[in-house]
This record gives sequence, structure tokens and C-alpha cells, in this order.
Amino acid sequence: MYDGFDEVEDIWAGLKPKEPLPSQCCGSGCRPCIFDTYQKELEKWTKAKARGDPSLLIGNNKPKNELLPVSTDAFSSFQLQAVEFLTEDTHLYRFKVPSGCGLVLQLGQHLVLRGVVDGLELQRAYTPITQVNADCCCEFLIKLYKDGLMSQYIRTWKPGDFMEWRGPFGGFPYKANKYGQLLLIASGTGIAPMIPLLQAITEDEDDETFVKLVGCFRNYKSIYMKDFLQEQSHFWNEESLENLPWSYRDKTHLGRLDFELINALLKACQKPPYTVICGSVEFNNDVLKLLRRAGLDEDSCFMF
Ligand SMILES: Cc1cc2nc3c(=O)[nH]c(=O)nc-3n(C[C@H](O)[C@H](O)[C@H](O)COP(=O)(O)OP(=O)(O)OC[C@H]3O[C@@H](n4cnc5c(N)ncnc54)[C@H](O)[C@@H]3O)c2cc1C
Repeated sequence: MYDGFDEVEDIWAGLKPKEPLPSQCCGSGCRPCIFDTYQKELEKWTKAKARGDPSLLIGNNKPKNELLPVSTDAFSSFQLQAVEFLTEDTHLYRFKVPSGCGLVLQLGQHLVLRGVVDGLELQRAYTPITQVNADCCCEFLIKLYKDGLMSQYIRTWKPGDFMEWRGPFGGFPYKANKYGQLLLIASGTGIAPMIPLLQAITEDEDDETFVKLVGCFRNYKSIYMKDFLQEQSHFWNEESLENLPWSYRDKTHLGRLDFELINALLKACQKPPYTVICGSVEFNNDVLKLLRRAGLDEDSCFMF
């Protein structure tokens, strides 16, 4: 005898949202995170199944190139306009943001990118290096990792493609002249949130904050945004220290950022500094330990 029960159960099983794997999450503490979204979809599925009404699930999958307002829990499609190759593994990606999408970012805020690799949905955080301007452009500095999952997806991008973003999240609550001096310490793409911060300070004539930027890179070839950094160091209140060639030797230090260098940097600040750190978890923790050893109190430090 035919019993449709199993068939209906199979259909519902096929519609059930799949619990994300830890590797699918960007790990940056977004609210909502990929797991919160899963919980919401699971609740919706449970309700729809109890009522026997699959139409209650509609609205979960938004079309890829639909232009939606940016929000923390709905993805918006940004069109990739151009890719600029900065170093072997790091590129600048310029996106056209849908006009009127209301993408207003505070300094250092990041967005979350959704990608699919081998059928697996991933989410990762990236920090725009530009404030969204009148042309509605948004640029990201992205390092591609050899075995990185999202890196695999990003390698397939071509200008004209649409990518899905949600946010913004996080950020550094900065106000002009709030601090006498900022000491910015970044490693690799950790320089991304520092760029809009530097720009905001130098573009505001009334902002008299002193800024010392310490950019840590593997070697001279892997320094990003050299032109921007050199341009910024011409401002009277900014000074950058990176591995630049001979003409900049006085601002260069070869080797690891150790206690002596941190101490020297703190002493060289014009005013007691507020420190902002951005790099890998290991980098952030190491720098924080050195700063504490050098006497910087906990309230004088912000870590991205
Ligand atoms: C708030 C926030 C903002 C971020 N902003 C940027 C940004 O502007 N630009 C940018 O390029 N990245 C940024 N990241 C890092 C980014 O989200 C991804 O972690 C990175 O692109 C790697 O993703 P993946 O899926 O390719 O690699 P995964 O599959 O997650 O990792 C694969 C392997 O790659 C290596 N790897 C991954 N990430 C790192 C790392 N950060 N340092 C050293 N090794 C690593 C590890 O060996 C790891 O095992 C940000 C992260 C956070 C939390």
C-alpha cells in the first residue's frame, strides 16, 4: 500500500536548514552570526513543518543580484568594478555599492562577505579602507591565503560580478581631539581599519591629534599602500614607521616588534598615547603584553 508519509518527511528533510560548520563562520563575533541565522531559519522550518505549510519558508533565499539595503542580517549585492594587484597575495578590490543603500560606516567597521565553495556557504569579515563616498564606491584590501576557503572563492572574482555583503559591525569609536596622541600598531592587512582613521584625522583641519603609525610587514615588497602612507606622513601630526628603503631608513626597523622598540615608540610620542592595535590574534596579544610591560594602562588601548 502507498503511504505518502515517508515522501512528505523526505521533502521536509530536504528543506531543513543545515547547521553551519565552525569553518563557515568568520569568527569575529558578528550579531547576528551565521549560527544565529541558522537558529532563526531552523525555528522557521520547525514552525512551517508543524503547520504543514512550506510557503512559510519563502524569503530565505534572496536573489544574488537583488539590490537590498545593507543591514546586519540581510545581504546586499555590491558589484565588483576593479581589482588592483598590490603584492603577490594581496589585492585591492573596488566595489560599486548600490546607490541609496544607506551604507554609512563608522571608522574601522567591517562587513561580512558571503561566499560558496564546493557547495559550502562561508562568511568572513573584511574592513573597507575607504569611507563610502559620493560615487558609492567601497574598497577592500584582501590577502589571499593558499589554503584559505574564502580565498578560493575570491580568486574566482571578475569585474562585473556581484558579491554579497552584510553589516556593518565593530569599529573604533573615534571623535576628533578625543585623544592627544594615537599610536596605531598594525600588522599586514590589519592596516585596513587604520586607513579611514588616518584619512578622517588628516581631512579634518580642526583635528589636532598626533598620530604615530607602526606598520609591520614581512619585507619591503609586502608593504601595501606605500603611496598613501608616504603621503600621510607629510602631515605635521602624522608619522609612519615602516620598512622603507634608504631614504626612509631613520623610520625603519628590521626585526620583530620587541619590548625595546615598544618602549622607544612610547617614549617618542609627543603626548601620552592611546594605542590602537590590529593584526592576527597572536600579534594583538603579543603587542598588548609588550605595551602593558612598558607601563601602558588597560584603558589606553583598543584592539580590533
Ligand atoms: C573583524 C575582522 C576584519 C578583517 N578584515 C580583513 C581585511 O580587511 N582584509 C583581509 O585580508 N582579511 C581580513 N580579515 C581576515 C578575514 O576575515 C579571513 O580570516 C581571511 O581572509 C582568511 O579567510 P579564508 O577563508 O581565506 O581562510 P581560512 O579558510 O579561514 O583559513 C585557512 C588558513 O589560512 C591561514 N590564515 C587565515 N587567516 C589568517 C590570518 N588572519 N593570519 C594568518 N594566517 C591566516 C591560516 O593558516 C588558516 O589555517 C578580517 C578578520 C576579522 C575578524
